[in-house]
Amino acid sequence: MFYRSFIHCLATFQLKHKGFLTSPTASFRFTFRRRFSRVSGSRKPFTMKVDTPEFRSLFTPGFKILLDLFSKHEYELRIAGGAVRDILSGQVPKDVDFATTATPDQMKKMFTDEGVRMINMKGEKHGTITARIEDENFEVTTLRIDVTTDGRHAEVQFTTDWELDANRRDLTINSMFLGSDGTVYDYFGGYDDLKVKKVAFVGDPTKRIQEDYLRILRYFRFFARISEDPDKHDPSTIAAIKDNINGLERITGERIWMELSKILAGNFVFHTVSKLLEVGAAPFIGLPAQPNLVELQVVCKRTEGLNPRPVTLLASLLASEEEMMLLHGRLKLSSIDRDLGRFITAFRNKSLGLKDCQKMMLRPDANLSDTRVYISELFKYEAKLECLDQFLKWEPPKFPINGNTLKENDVPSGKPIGRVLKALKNSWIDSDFTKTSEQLLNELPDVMRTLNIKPTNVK
Ligand SMILES: Nc1ccn([C@@H]2O[C@H](COP(=O)(O)OP(=O)(O)OP(=O)(O)O)[C@@H](O)[C@H]2O)c(=O)n1
Ligand SMILES: [Mg+2]
Repeated sequence: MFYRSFIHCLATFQLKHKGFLTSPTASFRFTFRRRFSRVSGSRKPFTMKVDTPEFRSLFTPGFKILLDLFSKHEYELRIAGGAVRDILSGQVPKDVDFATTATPDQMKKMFTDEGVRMINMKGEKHGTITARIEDENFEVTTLRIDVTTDGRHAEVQFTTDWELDANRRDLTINSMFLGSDGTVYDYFGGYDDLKVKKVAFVGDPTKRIQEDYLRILRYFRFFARISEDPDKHDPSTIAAIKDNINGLERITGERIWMELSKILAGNFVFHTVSKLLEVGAAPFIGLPAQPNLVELQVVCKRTEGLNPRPVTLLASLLASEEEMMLLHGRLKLSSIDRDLGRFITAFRNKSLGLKDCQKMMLRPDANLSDTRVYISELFKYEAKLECLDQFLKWEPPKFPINGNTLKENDVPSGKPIGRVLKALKNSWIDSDFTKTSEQLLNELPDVMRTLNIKPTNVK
């Protein structure tokens, strides 16, 4: 630990000599290397080879073309960060990020010269160019350091030094590179940490956190993902998190939710959320002062194996629909997640049965597919497994009347048809979907009278 912090401080100190990174002259670079090596022994990363099915699965036709391009133009290209972690853990990564010694301008020239389309140029400022090859997107980012950070965004400078890029990353397990020949380059002990299932920041945790406070949540997400013991946190890491917890206030709701939702979909949800609350995160991520941990524990247990949506678990922490709306104000949830949270906080413990829910789903104002999600999640939340099973198998009956039938029966076109349809549909639902078209049409005169709508055949 001391060794790593020391290396990290040293590298950072050296970087403060302005000019080194933008256009490193050979002699300056040499000096840097010598100075660095004299103190630290060697700058060589730990290396090893992988040749696993997960690694081989990356070699799609598009990836092979990308590799050939970089090699033809003599730029180095390596897989970086999370994907290396996943491959070394025996998982096929969901997304693969690449790092390169080429600058964004060099990449743009190379791709343009080679007729490769580039998309989504938003990342260029931070060094990322996205190439589209064989219907695949390849995000390639120039090696860089973050020169100034405000806890959310970074001003970056490009470099060709792999260690410096590793050095700016959050966790040791996320700081490795992997070459196309299977060589893993590990500067900060990420491989060892992965082996012993340890989550540690690269260098000084306080500094890493202050560069981007979202890393607090990333720490917990990866802890839950790789640790075997839900409580075995490193006390100094937790202390640094506690000291900086209010920095989460500066992170946008969308980014917080991106991480928090993954925490809620991961392992040890109860332990991880408890720890998050213990370090004081609640007020900065939109949770009430006293979240209901007892209910969370119960709901986590009940929903084991049911794959609940993150909001379903989150709702258990909240006392009311109002608290749900306050949380939404902070996290800016999608409308389906917001309404799911409202639905659960409003209807849990109301003893809604299968029939009530089926009726609710077909009500004219309900959005069929969204309401189906809300009801399934409510049954999961309450562990009503029989109801859930039957509800998922249920084919909603078809309402036997449509607008044309009403037109043929003298209901004026436009809004009146909608109003009458709604009233008849409610009547059909109240009959447990048993009323026939004929029975409903018999009710038409009464319905129209109540709604004050004149039939078209009456002048
Ligand atoms: N706040 C952050 C976010 C990302 N990274 C670095 O950027 C890499 C890629 O980030 P991202 O794709 O967001 O996360 P992954 O670690 O790849 O995790 P996931 O599997 O969720 O994609 C990380 O591995 C890490 O090296 C970082 O240092 N600090
Ligand atoms: Mg990733």
